[in-house]
Amino acid sequence: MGTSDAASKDVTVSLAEKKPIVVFVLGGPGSGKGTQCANIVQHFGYTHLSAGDLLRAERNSGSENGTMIQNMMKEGKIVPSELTIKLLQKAMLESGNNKFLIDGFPRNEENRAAFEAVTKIEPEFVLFFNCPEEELERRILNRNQGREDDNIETIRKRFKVFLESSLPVIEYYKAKGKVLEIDAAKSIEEVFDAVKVIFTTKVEKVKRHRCNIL
Ligand SMILES: Nc1ncnc2c1ncn2[C@@H]1O[C@H](COP(=O)(O)OP(=O)(O)O)[C@@H](O)[C@H]1O
Ligand SMILES: Nc1ccn([C@@H]2O[C@H](COP(=O)(O)OP(=O)(O)O)[C@@H](O)[C@H]2O)c(=O)n1
Ligand SMILES: [Mg+2]
Repeated sequence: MGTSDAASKDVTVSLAEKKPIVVFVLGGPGSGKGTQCANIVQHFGYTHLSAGDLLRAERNSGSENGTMIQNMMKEGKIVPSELTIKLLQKAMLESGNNKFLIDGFPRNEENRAAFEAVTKIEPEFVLFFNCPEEELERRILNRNQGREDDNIETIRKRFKVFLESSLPVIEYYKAKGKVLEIDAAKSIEEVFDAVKVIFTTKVEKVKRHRCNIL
């Protein structure tokens, strides 16, 4: 085993020992994942990890993977999970927290299966922000964060990837009874009201279950 294999095994073992609580936050591009995660962090003490933000930071750091990340994002394609999982694991360990909102991941079957196989972490539940495509397009075109993938050509590619690759992941978790779906076409405040109900009921239940109080 090489040094880097040994190091990544150490990360995996340390993380598993922490028994982290993980909530996957999924939904089409522009559905409000980042916006609502910021709200959840304020109210419920989670650490927000956006896979897209971690990949952008890695690209901007001058890493050897920068060009690959840039090219994949421009095409709306999903970066190989090995890199994304490594970034997520590192961020989880460095956070000092053990409650995580993992936003925009898993985005395809490869992401999902690899995360499960590598980390052995099962999400407590999956929050799915459901929103029609016309509204997603409107929001992204008004987002103004200077993202190179927020142009109409890349947006259409990202929608296609969402429908073909990400929705099947949501279906996978639906079949396991893990998906909590929210109508994300409503206002930011209304969506957060629905999110709050979920986090106050579901998360309290998880806590009691973990302490054998149920
Ligand atoms: N419920 C909402 N109604 C209207 N605009 C929203 C809503 N939620 C988020 N937005 C706006 O839409 C854009 C995309 O939101 P964002 O949280 O970045 O979505 P995602 O992370 O899912 O791509 C942002 O400009 C945000 O301010
Ligand atoms: N699990 C992930 C998440 C994002 N990404 C890449 O990062 C891009 C932007 O993801 P994001 O989550 O920041 O995008 P939004 O859904 O927030 O609009 C995606 O279109 C992919 O190219 C990825 O490759 N793998
Ligand atoms: Mg986002």
